[in-house]
Amino acid sequence: MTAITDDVVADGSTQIIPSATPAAGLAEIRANEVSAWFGDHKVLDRVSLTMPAGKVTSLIGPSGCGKSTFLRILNRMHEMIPSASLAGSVELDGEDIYDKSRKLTDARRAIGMVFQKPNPFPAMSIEENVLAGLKLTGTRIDKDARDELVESCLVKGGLWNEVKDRLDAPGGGLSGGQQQRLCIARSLAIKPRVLLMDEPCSALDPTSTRVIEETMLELAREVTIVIVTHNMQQAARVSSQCAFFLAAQGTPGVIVEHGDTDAMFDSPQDPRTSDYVNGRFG
Ligand SMILES: Nc1ncnc2c1ncn2[C@@H]1O[C@H](COP(=O)(O)OP(=O)(O)OP(=O)(O)O)[C@@H](O)[C@H]1O
Repeated sequence: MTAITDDVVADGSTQIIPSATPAAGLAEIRANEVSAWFGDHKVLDRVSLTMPAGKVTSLIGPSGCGKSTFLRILNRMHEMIPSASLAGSVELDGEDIYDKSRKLTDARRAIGMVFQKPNPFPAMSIEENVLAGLKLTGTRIDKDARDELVESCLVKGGLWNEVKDRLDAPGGGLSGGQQQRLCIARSLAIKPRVLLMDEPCSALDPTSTRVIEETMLELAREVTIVIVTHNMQQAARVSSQCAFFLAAQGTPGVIVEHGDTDAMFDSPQDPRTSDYVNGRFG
């Protein structure tokens, strides 16, 4: 299959053109001493974590310990909340995404997000949904490349076989699990280097959950994945790396322990990790 690359056209927008070069390489994302506040309320304290390229990293921990806040900091969504502030840095392959010379949209483009509740544009067709991110980023694409992109994203999203004969049907007519896979396909269309997923299966039945998990494992070959999950079995099934967040009563969230998922589950170093992964609290 032909790879797709961006090119800046005369009017300043970008155009997607076929190219012989491979898709963007796998990227590591690293948080350095990240702290976060909502107003005066500090919710994360100097959290550092390296999320390796081409792997799935799970963020686990009880409700309210700052996992979603941390995830939103990784693609500069935290700063959209009026009372929110942060300290520390986030590097994508060594480049600080918060560097003042960098545009917010660059981070969003490189680091996609899939939310807890599937949020396709319900009245748009399946095809239009996949291409929606390109429109928002002012990306032009010719018909052949567009068809190819729609198919490849739906294949990667694990949805192609179910929708290939009805690409014109509204996205809102799909089941919850299919809608979530459509959202994954939509995220992939702008070729992110990292995909953040905030409890992507919590609104889905076990069968749909299993399909999304299989999709994640496939996707990790070409995009670094960071997932927030409350489901320990899911963390064990999909991730090779894991970070356990905890906020003790009245204190901001920290990472208690992180590392290989197998090691975290089989022989945790900290008794709090052991209690959490064995379901003794949270
Ligand atoms: N928009 C916001 N305004 C003010 N406080 C917020 C906001 N979002 C989150 N918080 C607070 O920040 C803290 C961390 O919340 P966050 O949602 O990041 O935790 P979490 O670990 O993802 O929780 P859950 O697992 O329940 O989703 C909590 O105390 C929460 O009340």
